[in-house]
Amino acid sequence: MNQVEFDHFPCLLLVSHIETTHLLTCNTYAESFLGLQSIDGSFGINDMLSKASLIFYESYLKPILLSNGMCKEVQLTLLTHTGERVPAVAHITLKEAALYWAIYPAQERDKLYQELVSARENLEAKTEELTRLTRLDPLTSLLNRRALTADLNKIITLIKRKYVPVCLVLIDIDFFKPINDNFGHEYGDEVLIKLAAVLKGVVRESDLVARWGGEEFLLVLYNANVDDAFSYCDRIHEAVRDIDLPDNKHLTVSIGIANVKQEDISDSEVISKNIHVADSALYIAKKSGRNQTQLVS
Ligand SMILES: Nc1nc2c(ncn2[C@@H]2O[C@H](COP(=O)(O)OP(=O)(O)OP(=O)(O)O)[C@@H](O)[C@H]2O)c(=O)[nH]1
Repeated sequence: MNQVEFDHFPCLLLVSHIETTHLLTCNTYAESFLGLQSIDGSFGINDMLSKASLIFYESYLKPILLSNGMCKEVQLTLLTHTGERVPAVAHITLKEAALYWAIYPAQERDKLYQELVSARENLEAKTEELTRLTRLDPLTSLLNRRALTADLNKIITLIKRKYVPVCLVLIDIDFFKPINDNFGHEYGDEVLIKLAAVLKGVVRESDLVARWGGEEFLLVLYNANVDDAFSYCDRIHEAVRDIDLPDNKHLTVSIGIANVKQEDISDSEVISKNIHVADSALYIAKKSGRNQTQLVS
């Protein structure tokens, strides 16, 4: 190949001596990339490779070249004449004592790869956030009905293997309609948010708290028997009293408890049956004058 054709290649083409490492010849692309004025034997491949790439070349590439005569798609870091580090892909062949290098700078490919990696990370974070949001009630940020049911199913599966007492606690605000009617729907929303905070504050990490419906909340108390559930509910009644209403009245709630019994766990309807039990207990609490907890066993 004559010199003119050699210079038309849009990549670094160079020949070096395998032992002395000196550059024997190169095309003009390589000359300008490496900032070479002339090839006088003073420039070696160690001048164009980063420290890490040079170690890689000496300890890994050179032995392969000596045994196989060729290395393909080798990732290296080049040093330009301005000291810039440029990722590159090289193909190298050994012929007699000369190494023939074809090197393609790969900045764009690396940039694209980085962009792809960060786009994927972004997408994963957004998917995670979306999954989280689909589980939450937008007003109170508590679990929504569907998420609680899914989580409760997992708890039931768990306690089928090794029984742990679990109580369902259904909470309903007393006279919420007049609160909305007298102080406005937005004020009603504020009350729901305050009650959600109270419920979150009362339970443990291992418990579940959900907005079950409009002004109805459901707690799943894990590893809690009926006595424990009653003392949780006492704390709820007490904390709810601190939520003042504009007419100098205080908020109150009615509560129904259901205790998930060991003998019922294998029933495929165990969740809906116990929610029904908690609902019946709540109904009794409302009928008995509200602002109280009832249990149907
Ligand atoms: N502000 C607000 N109100 C809601 C929301 N969801 C449901 N409600 C209201 O909750 C009220 C529930 O009223 P009722 O079922 O009559 O119950 P109550 O007035 O609390 O009466 P008792 O439960 O018998 O003590 C209705 O006025 C609904 O409009 C909500 O997201 N925000």
